[in-house]
Parts: sequence; structure tokens; C-alpha cells
Amino acid sequence: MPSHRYRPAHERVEVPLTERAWPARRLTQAPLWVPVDLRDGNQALVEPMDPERKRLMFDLLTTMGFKEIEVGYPSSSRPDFDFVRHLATSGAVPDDVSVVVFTAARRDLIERTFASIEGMSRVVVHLYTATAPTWRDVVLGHDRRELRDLIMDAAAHVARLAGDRDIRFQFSPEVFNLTEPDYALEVCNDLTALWDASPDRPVIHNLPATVEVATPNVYADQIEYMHRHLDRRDAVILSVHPHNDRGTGVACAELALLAGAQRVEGCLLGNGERTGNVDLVTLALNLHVQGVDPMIDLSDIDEVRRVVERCNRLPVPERHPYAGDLVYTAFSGTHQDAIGKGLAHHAKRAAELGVPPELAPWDVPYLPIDPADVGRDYQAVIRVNSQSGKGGIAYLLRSRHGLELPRRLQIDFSQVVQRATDGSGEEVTAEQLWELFRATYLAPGEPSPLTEWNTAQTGPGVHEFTGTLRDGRLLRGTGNGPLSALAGAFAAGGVDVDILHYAEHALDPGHDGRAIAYVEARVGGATYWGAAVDTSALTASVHAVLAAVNRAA
Ligand SMILES: CC(=O)SCCNC(=O)CCNC(=O)[C@H](O)C(C)(C)COP(=O)(O)OP(=O)(O)OC[C@H]1O[C@@H](n2cnc3c(N)ncnc32)[C@H](O)[C@@H]1OP(=O)(O)O
Ligand SMILES: CC(C)C(=O)C(=O)O
Repeated sequence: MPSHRYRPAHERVEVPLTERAWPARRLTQAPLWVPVDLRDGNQALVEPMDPERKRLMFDLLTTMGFKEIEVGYPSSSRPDFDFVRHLATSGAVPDDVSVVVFTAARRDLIERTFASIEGMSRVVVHLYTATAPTWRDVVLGHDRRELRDLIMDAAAHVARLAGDRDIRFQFSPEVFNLTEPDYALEVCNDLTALWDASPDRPVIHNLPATVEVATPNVYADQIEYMHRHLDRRDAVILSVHPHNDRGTGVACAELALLAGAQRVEGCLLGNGERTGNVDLVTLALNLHVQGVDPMIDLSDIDEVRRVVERCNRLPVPERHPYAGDLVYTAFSGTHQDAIGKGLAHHAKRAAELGVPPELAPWDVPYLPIDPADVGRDYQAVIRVNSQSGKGGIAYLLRSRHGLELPRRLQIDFSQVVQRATDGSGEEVTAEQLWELFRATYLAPGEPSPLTEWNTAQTGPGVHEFTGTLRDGRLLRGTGNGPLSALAGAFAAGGVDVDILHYAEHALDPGHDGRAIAYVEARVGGATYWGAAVDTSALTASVHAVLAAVNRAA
């Protein structure tokens, strides 16, 4: 790889911060989240959103509780302009929501932007210009002073057009993360003064990592430098806008919040230019699982995902944090075992505390969040394939079919499943597991393997079993319980049956009040499990013994 062609971040931009406070800080409250799906997200789509998809996205964002929403780049295209006009005239913007409109620092574009927001209240006009050296030199052709003057001129025009209307101002030094900190600071401070920011009409300085180039600690240092040196700090809302080129957008945003940022721009599920804008869903749920209220509603994450996929026409991957199809699923045996035990412990603890399970403290291995918090159920938590073990198999049979397999039967059955999955290499569903279990262990329900049978206690601790098998063989024997009497009957007929283990339990609703019995029997020197279901536990256990003996035969 020609790695020598690239320079490390510290050679591209020098950050003058040497003592930083952010590493010792904690996140204790949600920032102001600002979704930019309708602008930055939209400009990255193969097919930008049409009016119907834009409205769907806007309604999702307001329903989720976002209070400031960037709705477009109205001077960029007719659909963007028309959508802002639609918001201005349709009453779609709730009273507690501000909309942000985005514009480059060019008079014609600024004027078109103001035309789009005519009649709207609670608007933020968001002005941007790239400020990093390569952009100044190669793209815009202005030195530091010229570019500062161009920005001031545009900002003054914005202020003039706003007059005394209910409009706030935002500035983004695009590619802030590659801009000399002293220059970014100078431009921001000059704008704060020009726009005469005050605590009751604060200016937003939004500092983008437009293209991620460094580890998140570098971005945090850059943000802390600005946080410490910005003029009229109480009149500035310090905002960040991370992208995800290095795959660390979320980490950048989190460290930036520690470093003094108060507002985060991003997209739902990480859509956006190239590798995406920072994912607001992940950020919000990361706070949630730290015990901090994210202040947005993600209780139906699948609905959020459905709308996002429909609007963006891009799929959300199965492994996407919190929202992917597979993120609450374990296939591997030891994880499944731990989850199964953890969920049982959670239910017990909730009962002890006298609270519903969805309100009890969460501490289940391998599940950083209770899937129920985001509207998922537990059905997909454990899925079985060749990587699975007895714990996962037992969990599925318990949770989906009401079976409580004795531990030794779990071991026996997991070998049966392993042979099946090793052979096919495929996943086994709960239904297929039940079929495999039924075919392996379960005595056929009807007709009964015995045409008639009876047990009776004939003396203290003495039981007698009599019966006739379908092939006409008579069974008669005694023992210290009904099952050992049945074993005695087999012994009398020349078949050695030793009952090693016996268990039974009522089956859950859906099984018509029936019971299931499990029997492990040593027959002719080898051990076999059998099982049977019946309305009577005794009948089930007798049939379970016959099932084990049949397997031996
Ligand atoms: C990081 C970001 O997300 S920034 C936002 C990017 N989003 C978009 O570009 C989507 C919408 N954009 C558009 O529809 C168009 O680019 C428009 C309407 C805004 C402008 O279109 P055009 O006038 O055709 O210009 P074009 O698209 O070629 O952009 C390049 C010009 O913009 C200039 N420019 C770039 N950034 C800025 C800025 N912040 N302020 C002023 N001018 C700028 C460039 O220097 C270049 O000017 P030049 O032609 O004199 O060299
Ligand atoms: C201009 C800003 C807000 C931006 O979109 C970016 O830098 O990615």
C-alpha cells in the first residue's frame, strides 16, 4: 500500500491545546439533536427525496420529538425550495419546532433562501463556507483575509434580510477539523460580534468534521479549544457535525460533547455523504444505556427504520447498532446459555422487586439494551445453528414450545441437533427443533402403544403394572412405583429396563392442559430418552418409558 502518500492529521492541522479537561468529564444530559436528513442526508442520495418522502421524513422527525430540524437547501433546487414553502404554508411544523435552512455564502443563494421562508416563524438561517487551507487555495481561490471578508459580507446580508424577524443565525466553517484553529476562532468570533449574539438570541457555531481525518481525541481537542476561547460563550450554542469516514463519527460526537459541544447534527441511522453523517439513533441510544434520557422517542425502532429506508431508498444493514435485524440475536452456544440464564434471572429479580420486567434494572449478558425498550420482542434473541449449544436449544424449546428439558436430555438433544446442523449447515428454527425433538423422542400420541394398561398399589410401597402392547405382548410386573413396576414388567418379559431419570411438567397454554413426561432409561446396556404428552401425567410417563424402549429396539 502506498501509505507514504498520506500525512498524519497532526501534520495537516496543529491543535494548540495541551491540557484538556474532556477526558475526565461524563455525559449527564442529552444535547440538542438536529437531524439533517432532509439536507445533508438528502444531498447524498442516489434519488433525492420527492415531496412525499420529504414529508414522511419530516413527520417522523417531529413525531420522534426533534425540536430543531434542518429541512433543506432551498436555493439548490426547485423541490428543496418548494418543500420549504410547503412547510411554511401547510401548518406541518409544530409550534415547538424550529426549522433550519441551509445556504452557501453567495448573495443570490441567500436571497432565494429568504424567499423560501417568507411567512415562517422560528427559523434558523444556516450559512456555510469551507475554511480549510486546501479548500481556500484550490476550491475557492481566496486567502484567509479575503475569505473572512466574503463570509462577513454574506453574514451581513443575512442579518439585513432577517431584519427584526424571529430568525436566528448559524454558521458552519466547513472542514473545520482541517482549519487552523486560530482562523476558525477568528471567523466565528467576528460573526458573533456582527450578529450581536446574546444569551436570549444566541448564535450557533457548528464545527464540522466534514471529512474525518483523525482519531476522535483530536476532534475533542479542537472542540475544547473553541469552547474555551469563543467570545460571548453564553451567547453561543456550540454545535458539532461529524461525518464517519474513519468509522468513528459516533466517538467523535461523544467526545465532542465531553469537550463542550451542546448541539449535534446528524442523520437517522447514519445516512449522509460518503460513509454518512453521524448516526443520531446510535448516539441517542448510547446515552439511554448510560441511564441518560435521550429526549427523543425510539420506542419503535423498526418503524423508524422502515420510514428511513423508504425515504432514503437505502437498506439498513443487519448489523447496524440498535436497529439492525441481527443485533439482538445470538447464534453462539455460550452467549445463548448466558442470555437464557440472564433473562431467567431478570424475570426473577423483577418479581422480587415487584415491578414489571420492562421496568426492572437491566443486566443481561450480551444484551446491552433490553430489546423491549426499542419495541423488539425476545423471539429473535436466540437462534440456532451449528455454533449453538444445549442452552440455546433449550431456550427455544422453552420459550416457543413450553418444554423444560431436563439438563441431561438437553445434552442428548443438542447432539441430535448438532448432527442435523453439521449436515445441513443451516439455521434450525424453533418449529424445526420441535419437529426434530418429536421425531426423536416423542411417543406417538394416538393410537397408544398399549391397547390397555393399569397400575395399582398392591401393598405398602408396592405397585403393580399390567398391560398389553399393540403386538399382543402382555406386560406384568411390580416395583416401588408405577414406572418401576413397568420396568419390572419388561424385566419379566426378558427386557432389562432401568429408569435412570424421570421428569414431568404441565405444558403451557396452547397444549390443552396436557403434561409432558421425560424418561431416561437404560435398555440393554445403552441409555435412551423418551418423552410423551398426555392429559394425564401418569399416562405421559408410561408412554415416555415405552418411547425410550422403542428407541432401543
Ligand atoms: C459539506 C456540505 O455538505 S456543503 C453542501 C453541499 N451541498 C450541495 O452542493 C447540494 C446543493 N448544491 C447545488 O445545488 C449547487 O451546487 C448550487 C445551486 C448551490 C450552486 O450551483 P452552481 O452555481 O452551479 O455551482 P457549483 O455547483 O458548480 O458549485 C461550485 C461553486 O460554488 C462555490 N462555493 C463553494 N462553496 C461555497 C460557499 N460556501 N460559498 C460561496 N460559494 C461557494 C465554488 O467556489 C464554485 O464557484 P466557482 O464556480 O466560481 O468556482
Ligand atoms: C457545511 C456543513 C454543515 C456540512 O454539511 C459538512 O461540513 O459536512
